[in-house]
Amino acid sequence: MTDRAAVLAVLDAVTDPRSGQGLATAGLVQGLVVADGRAGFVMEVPARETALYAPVRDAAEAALKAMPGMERVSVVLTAEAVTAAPRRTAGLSKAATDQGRPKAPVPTERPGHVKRVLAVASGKGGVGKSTVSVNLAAALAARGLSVGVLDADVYGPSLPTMLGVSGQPAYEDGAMVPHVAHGLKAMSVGLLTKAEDAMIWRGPMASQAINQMLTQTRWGTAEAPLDVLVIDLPPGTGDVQLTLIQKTPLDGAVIVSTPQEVALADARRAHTLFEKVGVPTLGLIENMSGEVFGTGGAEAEAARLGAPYLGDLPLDGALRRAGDAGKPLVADEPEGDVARRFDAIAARVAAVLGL
Ligand SMILES: Nc1ncnc2c1ncn2[C@@H]1O[C@H](COP(=O)(O)OP(=O)(O)OP(=O)(O)O)[C@@H](O)[C@H]1O
Repeated sequence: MTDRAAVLAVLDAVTDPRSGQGLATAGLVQGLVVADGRAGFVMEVPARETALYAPVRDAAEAALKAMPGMERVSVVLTAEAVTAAPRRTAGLSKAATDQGRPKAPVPTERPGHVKRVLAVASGKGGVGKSTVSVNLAAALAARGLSVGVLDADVYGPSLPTMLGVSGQPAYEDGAMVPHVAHGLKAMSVGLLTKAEDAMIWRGPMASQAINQMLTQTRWGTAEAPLDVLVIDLPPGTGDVQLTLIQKTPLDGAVIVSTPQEVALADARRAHTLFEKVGVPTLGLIENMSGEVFGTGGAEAEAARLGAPYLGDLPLDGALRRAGDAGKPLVADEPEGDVARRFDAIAARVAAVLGL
């Protein structure tokens, strides 16, 4: 068993290079989660000091991993936005400050040099949201647009696998430099921490990490802005998703569903969530359409919701294998049936977004 006090003591034995104090005493342990052999926290430092603190993060992780019974450890180093509120608020109890910074709202900032931000959502997990995100991104790129993909699925980041990218992004002048794969700029919470560790994050930490990836990544430059950033949202319609879409400046959303009624009911909830925050649903996509799960459910649902229907994608082994192999099928077989379907969806999305 690992308890909180023991974890804080271990972290206090790691020195903050700026203040010379232990990390906990220096206030660098935020949003600490300790549960059943797992521990994680966020270490937020000024953007220009992320390089200085990278070894400190590694030392904190190593120290936690060395604790008896500790199985999973995640220390996320995030760069403090220049405009962010002061890190600690005087007068709050230790217990309250330990909850991290969620009480100070994460600023809604548009990412720099990004023309449009598109969310890909699903009410339900496992319906193919990530598959649609990367292939839709690839289809938009094939139309000559510059495209980025942000994997915000903190509960199961799959972008590194689906695009075949790995390794922490480089930092340059306080910004993260996205990996480029298959012509797409890519950033994933899975590149910043181990995929399984993100599972222990609570909503506010997830929001904060996503905001960071959104605004602190060099998606585009003044000379070469990014046309569209595709965000793969975490599945579901709970508080985490609501917070995220409230705090992310979205120009529109597409909702992925399978044809079954259970998935459609969740797609409906996702649509309602976007309506609530004033983000237009650009349309529903039916994935895994065909003999096994049936067909036409999403189109009928779109009609009921008064939302556009963008098209269907078949249940297709090649689509799955390509994803597992780190190559979006659209990029791998640009002349195939699946690529044609994605191209039709991309054309509609681009038109609605004015791209
Ligand atoms: N049309 C399809 N045909 C065959 N397999 C598919 C199709 N769409 C997705 N898959 C496969 O289904 C699995 C789940 O897909 P994916 O990871 O894209 O879903 P998701 O909705 O993002 O899941 P999660 O909610 O867990 O993040 C993957 O193995 C993927 O390759």
